[in-house]
Amino acid sequence: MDIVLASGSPRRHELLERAQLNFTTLSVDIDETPLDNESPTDYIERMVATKANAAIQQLSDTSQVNHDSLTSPFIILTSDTIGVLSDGKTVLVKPVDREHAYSMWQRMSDNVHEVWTAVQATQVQLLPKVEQSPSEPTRCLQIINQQRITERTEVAFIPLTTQMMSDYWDSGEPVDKAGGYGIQGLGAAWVSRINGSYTNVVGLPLAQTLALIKEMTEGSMDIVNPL
Ligand SMILES: Cc1cn([C@H]2C[C@H](O)[C@@H](COP(=O)(O)OP(=O)(O)OP(=O)(O)O)O2)c(=O)[nH]c1=O
Repeated sequence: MDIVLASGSPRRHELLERAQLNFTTLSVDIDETPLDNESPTDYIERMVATKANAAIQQLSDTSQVNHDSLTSPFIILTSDTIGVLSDGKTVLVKPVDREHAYSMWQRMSDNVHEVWTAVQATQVQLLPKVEQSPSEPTRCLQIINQQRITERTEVAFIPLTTQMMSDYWDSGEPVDKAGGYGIQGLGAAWVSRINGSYTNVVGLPLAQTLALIKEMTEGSMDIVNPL
């Protein structure tokens, strides 16, 4: 069954490529601002669902995106990664500026936080094309199955100094990463220990994602699990 990875994250692309699966990609752009008092669970579930809806919207509009080679039904994968502080309530997203990054890092310093990644697999089928007008070719996608997993990994940070934070921010690495660090990059130097899936921290829990795809396709896909 065809898979569309609806993600602009190069880390997610690389991780899924490691499974030797054929898939196409699509970038979705949504507002990722947490709502007031939104719990980590509510936030992350809202994010993967909103990303899936945005992908369906794009795939429905053939004037914007052409995925004619997709065979119906197919699976849309969406994913979201956040940090959660040890209070269990505070969500760590991508830093909007240096001050925001420092405020997250001060609370992560010499402390343990969790990284959560949610993955939603949305199975859709193509319904016959509706011709609205020649300039608006549209196709209709219907959701036939939807499943979601959330994987959690514990991450411990060493004590951080202001100099370390300043140098790290200046490296440019933190800006597009939840909690403002990349365990796969320079951020690895801040991590003293992890408990759980490493690929989950990088943005896509690979073994669990493959299991989800396999379950949704009722085992019909021959997935090479490289782990
Ligand atoms: C904690 C951590 C996060 N990250 C990344 C994974 C995600 O790409 C990013 C969190 O932002 P997300 O909103 O989950 O993803 P994204 O905006 O990069 O991509 P898309 O929504 O298009 O799928 O943080 C790392 O690369 N390394 C890390 O150690």
